[in-house]
Amino acid sequence: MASLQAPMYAHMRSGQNISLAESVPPEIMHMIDPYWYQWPPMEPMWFGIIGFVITVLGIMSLSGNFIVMYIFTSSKALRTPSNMFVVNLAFSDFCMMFTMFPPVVLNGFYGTWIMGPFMCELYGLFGSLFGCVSIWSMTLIAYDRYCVIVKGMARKPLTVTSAVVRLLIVWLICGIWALLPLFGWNRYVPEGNMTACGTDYFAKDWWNRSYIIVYSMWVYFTPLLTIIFSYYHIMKAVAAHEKAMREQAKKMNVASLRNSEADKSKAIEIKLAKVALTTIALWFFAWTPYTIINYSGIFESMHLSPLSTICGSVFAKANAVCNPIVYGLSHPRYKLVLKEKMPCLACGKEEPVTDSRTMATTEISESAA
Ligand SMILES: CC1=C(/C=C/C(C)=C/C=C\C(C)=C\C=O)C(C)(C)CCC1
Repeated sequence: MASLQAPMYAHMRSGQNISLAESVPPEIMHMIDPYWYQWPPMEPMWFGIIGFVITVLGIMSLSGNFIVMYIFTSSKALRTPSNMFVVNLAFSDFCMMFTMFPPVVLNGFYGTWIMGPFMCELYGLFGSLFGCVSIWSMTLIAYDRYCVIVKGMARKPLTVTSAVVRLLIVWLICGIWALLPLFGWNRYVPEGNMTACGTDYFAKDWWNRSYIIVYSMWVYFTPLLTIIFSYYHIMKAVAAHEKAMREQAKKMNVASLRNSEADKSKAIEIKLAKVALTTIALWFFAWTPYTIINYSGIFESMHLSPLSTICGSVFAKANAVCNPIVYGLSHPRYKLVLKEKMPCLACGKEEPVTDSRTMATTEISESAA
């Protein structure tokens, strides 16, 4: 690690005209891609802005995900096999911010990566691991909802054992993928303004390029297709169910099958649509810029600036803030328990947990949350 003197921003260190790449301490110089030599060090103001943004995101994510874990594990009603995926997502997002935000702030304070090569590799490994586990937790949640809503009674119910097995498989595979750059398939190197580390997307040989392509198949395209598949069928099933209800009511010559049921089902449908769209959109929004950066690097299709790359990396981390809000706060029972245990944090309209409709609908409303 570089000696911890008072922060010296790169361009102040050795006079003028040094590049961004030359701003890093000598022990990590070998990890810097020649691409970064064409850039001057970033304006100190940007380190302050990025540090402030990541601190706000970090505090929100750590507290939000801690509350989600606490609420979901402390309430018996919420300790279901399906909710293990939600807790796992919160845990992974918590770890993501716990390991990512202090280094970005510390290195930002010094204006470059001061934590040495090993910590850079560890930082990249954690970013990759928790990013991967979060994405796959969301995929498991989406697929579980698909099973509950679309397959309904025909499905094999999710047990604690099968939930644990799925989660262990996800952690194992993501762990292997995150470790591979440490064993020579690509590598973790400083990126952007040199205050974060990620995969070496400027590597020119196909051995290293192939890691990003194959890894993105596992960590981006497969979850994306699974989520789209799941929610497409969920929306179709809900729409078909509502249509059948309306037709049945028409046959019986009543406005609706049961008083206020139409309203309830509409609310559930809208809620499902909102949760589905929000989940997919947030996942997309957060990781797509970082994926584009990685692809632009390997295919040399875009001139990546230090600012755009560090923003892409921070934006991906921002996903760890959104998930507790989307998955946690839209859960009717979660809201009730939150109101009971932390009344000052409870917000939004209270929703009935047990409704007067069929069991299947109850499952829909629970799964939607
Ligand atoms: C997780 C995704 C990808 C890979 C990300 C990696 C290798 C991240 C490493 C480090 C950090 C710190 C990231 C910070 O945000 C792809 C390959 C880019 C595809 C999308 C998902």
